Amino acid sequence: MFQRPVYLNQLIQLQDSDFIKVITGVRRSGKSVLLMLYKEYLKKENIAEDHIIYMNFESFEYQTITTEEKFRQQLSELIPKDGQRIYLLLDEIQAVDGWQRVVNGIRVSFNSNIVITGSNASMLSGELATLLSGRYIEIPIYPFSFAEFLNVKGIEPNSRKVDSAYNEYEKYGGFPSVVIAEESIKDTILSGIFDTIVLNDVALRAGVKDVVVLKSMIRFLADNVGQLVNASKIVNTLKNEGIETTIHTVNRYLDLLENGYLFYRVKQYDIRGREYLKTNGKYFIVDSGLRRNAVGRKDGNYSNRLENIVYIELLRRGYTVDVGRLDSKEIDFIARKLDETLYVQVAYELPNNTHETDNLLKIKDNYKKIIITGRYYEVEQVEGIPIIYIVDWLLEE
Ligand SMILES: Nc1ncnc2c1ncn2[C@@H]1O[C@H](COP(=O)(O)OP(=O)(O)OP(=O)(O)O)[C@@H](O)[C@H]1O
Repeated sequence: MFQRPVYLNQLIQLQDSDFIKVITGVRRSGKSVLLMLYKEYLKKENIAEDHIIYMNFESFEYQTITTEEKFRQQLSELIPKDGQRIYLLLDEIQAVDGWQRVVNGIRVSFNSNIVITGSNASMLSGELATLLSGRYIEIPIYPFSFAEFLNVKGIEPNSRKVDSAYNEYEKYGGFPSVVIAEESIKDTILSGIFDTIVLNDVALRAGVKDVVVLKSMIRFLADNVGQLVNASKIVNTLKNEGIETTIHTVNRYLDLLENGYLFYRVKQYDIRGREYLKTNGKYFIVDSGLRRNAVGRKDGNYSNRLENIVYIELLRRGYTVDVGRLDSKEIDFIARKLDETLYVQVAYELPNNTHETDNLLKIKDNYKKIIITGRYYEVEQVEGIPIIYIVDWLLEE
């Protein structure tokens, strides 16, 4: 297994805090493996084995624990009562009804470090989740970044192979099991991941019997990543394909797709008015391999795909990201983290006119502004704005 220091270090840094750590992310992104890596770390730190309680609710051993009572009983048998800190690692906890009450009870009653995983945001909303509100820290995880991808492939960041590695990353994405697979089976693995999310997580939850609308909607969103989209536009597009649906249904599915961390909705922020616009948002998909899979393996618009990769990488780096508006101009991303703000424009090619720089130069504040390009240019800056080739940007520390 490949170490994922970015995430493992977060777990280690937080391990003395009382907050419950919740590892969230799309299916197959590596949540269970991260939990196992943390368990190995604890063992190396000489934490007594009986004080590390690991339960995977998808495993044969714990599959029958689906109720609060059974879960509580099992835990009371496993927890040593010597007052020493216990490390409770709970994988796919959402399988247990009422788990929030039990986990909160442990948090209150025992000297404990609790780490849980889940692949659906709904586990953190709803009535019971209020028991945990303000008492947990989310550690969002994503498929491999490009830097992780190179590491897994054993490619040095300054080697000649980096550009072709980027092409592969762009095509098949960063799901760990896809990255390590032979090329001939990558598409099959991606289809499997796609079906798990769509059929099990979304369709089953929503009670969708006919998945035609859902699948067509996903195809539309994947084909239009980075474009302004709203529910009525989706309804009309599907209608043109002969598929009838309603705004209500589309909105419900959009929520489910976001809850499953498959798509992210990005709101538009009016920089001058300092407010969010209540208009259309843009959708981005969690992984470029899944995008290609969802649209029937067509390539689609390169600039939008590039924007998608930048967006997910900004999330990975811990930014909150909006699309910016300044009068009639658009700023691709406003990325914020604590007191830092970064304005990002993404362009496949540097145009001869100064369109990309114009938009950024209109923003009259001193925060950092960059242009990320899909092609390599010798120029380092235009009108004081750094021009950074996507591959270099993805590999920045
Ligand atoms: N760090 C890693 N190194 C190598 N392979 C990995 C790593 N993380 C994940 N994988 C591969 O990806 C697969 C999926 O990982 P994992 O089961 O941890 O994902 P998950 O997010 O828990 O998935 P789900 O939500 O569907 O349960 C693993 O079976 C493994 O093959």
